[in-house]
Amino acid sequence: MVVFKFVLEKKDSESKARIGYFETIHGRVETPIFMPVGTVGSVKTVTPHELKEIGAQIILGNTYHLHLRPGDDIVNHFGGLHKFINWDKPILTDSGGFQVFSLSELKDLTEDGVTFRSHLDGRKIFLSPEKSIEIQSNLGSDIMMVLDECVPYPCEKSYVERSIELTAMWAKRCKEAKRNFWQALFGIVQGGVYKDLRKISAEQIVEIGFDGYALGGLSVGEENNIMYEITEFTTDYLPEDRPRYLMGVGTPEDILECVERGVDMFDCVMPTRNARNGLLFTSYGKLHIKRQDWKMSDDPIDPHCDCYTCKNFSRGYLRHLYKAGEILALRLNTIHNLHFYISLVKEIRNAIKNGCFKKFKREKLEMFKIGGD
Ligand SMILES: CC1(C)O[C@@H]2[C@@H](CO[C@@]3(CNc4nc5cc6c(=O)[nH]c(N)nc6cc5[nH]4)OC(C)(C)O[C@@H]23)O1
Ligand SMILES: [Zn+2]
Repeated sequence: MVVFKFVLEKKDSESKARIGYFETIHGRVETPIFMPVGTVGSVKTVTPHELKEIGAQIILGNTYHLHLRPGDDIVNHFGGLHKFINWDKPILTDSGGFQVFSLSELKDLTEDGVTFRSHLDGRKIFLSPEKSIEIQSNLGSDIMMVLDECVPYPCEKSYVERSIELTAMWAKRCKEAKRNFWQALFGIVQGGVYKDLRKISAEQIVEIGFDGYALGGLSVGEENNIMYEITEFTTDYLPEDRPRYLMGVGTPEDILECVERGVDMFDCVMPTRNARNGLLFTSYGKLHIKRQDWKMSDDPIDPHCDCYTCKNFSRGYLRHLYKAGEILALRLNTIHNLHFYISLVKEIRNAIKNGCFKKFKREKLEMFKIGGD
């Protein structure tokens, strides 16, 4: 029985942009979509209630972090991640592979799986395709990701060639290990920045067959134009009737560029991480709240924004809170930045629906440049 269903509603006539939606047992998610990152079971500094007010439809959790702390068995004891964190809409969990490569001291990588030391206490941990699916089953996420090998950038082509074979074998084992019919499973295409290897990897992963397909191995330090080129190339080899998810991306500009190239789903720590560093996104570009310029400013962060922060507080006050190291600064900044990203993708959906996405994108990118960096 298939629960996960993606409906492609409209394709843009001038680009590969499209609008659609998918449904899980926890509800409907419209695409293109931005997914706030809640790595260890919380989108940092904001509550599930505030996330709903902002308009979040789906959030991310992470297998690696939740397995290490508090433990997926503990989360399962509480009835799974939705109950544990009190979020009743969809959740997508990453498989843990990428975090092993980017966070922990890699001990050993074999065909069977990867052994690493926990970045928390140095404990030796083994992660295999089967183990990753077991953890994600315990977490009870609506969408699971396969365990893959995300190669670094840059990376020797000969290594990437071998790596996509491992990634395809692991993807197959993940699909075979899947237990709960109500959990969707997305495949992940690798291949580094080599188009011929991206084509092979896409064909291998599509051949196995998944509910959706992610582009992995990007947003790992490569230049933007390479990320756009690989995205443009790879989406042509993915089925139109399944969602495409570009992992770890990105800036507002990246989202506009990659929607145009056929991507439906995005996640990035940028809105939340930058908020905590006082870097705010506005219609006219980025704003550093700690700047002297805002000391006496009674303006909202963004005059076009109707988020709770912009409706209630001035730049002068937000600057004061930030300089004073107040926790409220982190919360109000995060509410605004997440609202900015979620509103951006909502406007993108409307622009595609109204057949004016290219014009919308051009105007948005122009406006982002006005305010400088
Ligand atoms: C953009 C920004 C701000 O996001 C930060 C930091 C560095 O990039 C990020 C985001 N990029 C990113 N690429 C990914 C690729 C894969 C992948 O190939 N496989 C799987 N399973 N998961 C992935 C998750 C990914 N996240 O990756 C970490 C290291 C999580 O921090 C993020 O720069
Ligand atoms: Zn705002």
